[in-house]
Amino acid sequence: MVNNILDGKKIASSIQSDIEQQVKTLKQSGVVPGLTVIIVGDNPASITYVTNKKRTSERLGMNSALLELPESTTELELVNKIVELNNDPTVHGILVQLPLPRHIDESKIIHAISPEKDVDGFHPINVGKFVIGEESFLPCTPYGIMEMLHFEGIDVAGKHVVVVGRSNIVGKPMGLMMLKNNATVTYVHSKTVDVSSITKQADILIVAVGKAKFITSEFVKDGAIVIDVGMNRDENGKLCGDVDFENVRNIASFITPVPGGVGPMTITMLMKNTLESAKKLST
Ligand SMILES: Nc1nc(=O)c2c([nH]1)NC[C@@H]1CN(c3ccc(C(=O)N[C@@H](CCC(=O)O)C(=O)O)cc3)C=[N+]21
Ligand SMILES: [Mg+2]
Repeated sequence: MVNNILDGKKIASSIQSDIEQQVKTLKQSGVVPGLTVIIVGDNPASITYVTNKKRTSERLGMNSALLELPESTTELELVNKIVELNNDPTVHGILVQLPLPRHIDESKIIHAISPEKDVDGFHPINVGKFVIGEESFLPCTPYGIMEMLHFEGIDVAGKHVVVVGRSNIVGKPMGLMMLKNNATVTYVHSKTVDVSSITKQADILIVAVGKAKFITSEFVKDGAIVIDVGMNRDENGKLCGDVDFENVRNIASFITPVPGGVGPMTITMLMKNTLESAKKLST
């Protein structure tokens, strides 16, 4: 069988080598990119993700801090911590791991992060700049997907891109990034009538719904490119995406695996945003 796997892990590692070099160069001028990740509470999946972010930033030569705050942290305490980091010149990127405990208003927290250090690209200032085409931090998951396609020489201009899911973090910005790159974009979501009739029209299908193996071959056009943003556990507790991989890979021209697809690209774009932030804040 032809190898049609879009190897996010491999592409991520290549981009990371480039970032590592740029970190070295920046350090010669006395600037060490600094990333601080905050996690509130002890959700095991979240702890795995943030530990991974810290490890990666350290491997690339950055300064990295992980603040593990107790579940009982108040909104005010968290805001105060963020203000402290906003004012710390050694910190170029601040990431508050989502989701937050229910007693903390996520929107309030995102607003508190300085837009200049918002390496997630979640602050409304960055979202607004992005929508009108000004330079801003781009949200890491859709950014990573664009970079992965670019790396593989896949041009999205004129392609019909169907995005399944409309979250602020993935689906919504994904469609807008595709639009900016001249794709024709359709969003499919929980109120869409006849989902498969629309997804079947996609040249590029991007799935971010958080439902294990939701997309089977009946949803996919022959030869489509399929990008799976999902991170779920299947009935055996094994990590799986929103796409039924074994089923869909037979008809897709390209498909991302889970793990080893979009996830590593997401982390890599976080590193890229932190590097760019350090360059910008130090000049
Ligand atoms: N403020 C904030 N920013 C985020 O970017 C953010 C967040 N909150 N909350 C949670 C989600 C999830 N997320 C992942 C990133 C990489 C992998 C990743 O690298 N996954 C590996 C596998 C990891 C494993 O084995 O469990 C892979 O797909 O190969 C996973 C999940 C970032 N998120
Ligand atoms: Mg959604």
